[in-house]
Amino acid sequence: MLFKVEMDVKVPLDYDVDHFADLKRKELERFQELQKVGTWRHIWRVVGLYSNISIFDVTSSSELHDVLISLPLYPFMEVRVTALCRHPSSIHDDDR
Ligand SMILES: O=C(O)CC1=CCC(=O)O1
Repeated sequence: MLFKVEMDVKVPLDYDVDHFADLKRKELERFQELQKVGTWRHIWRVVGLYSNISIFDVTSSSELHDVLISLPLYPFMEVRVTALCRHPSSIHDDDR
């Protein structure tokens, strides 16, 4: 199952810089793991914002929920999820 996930990262201005750098390093590690196994299929930066638009490939909405709340930066994110399904005109086999 494919989902579009929009993530806005919102960091309080007075948050400890070193602690946040550590969370970003952990987020990168988790992101790379999920990308390697194909769960986090695509990511784009939203120009001018600390936001991304991503495509996740998971077996269920529960799996997506568990993945999202496991992200180190999750406590600082506003997340919007959109379920996707194959377009009947698509020529691609892997977009379902
Ligand atoms: O930078 C972001 O948008 C948050 C994030 C997602 C994966 C990652 O490494 O950082």
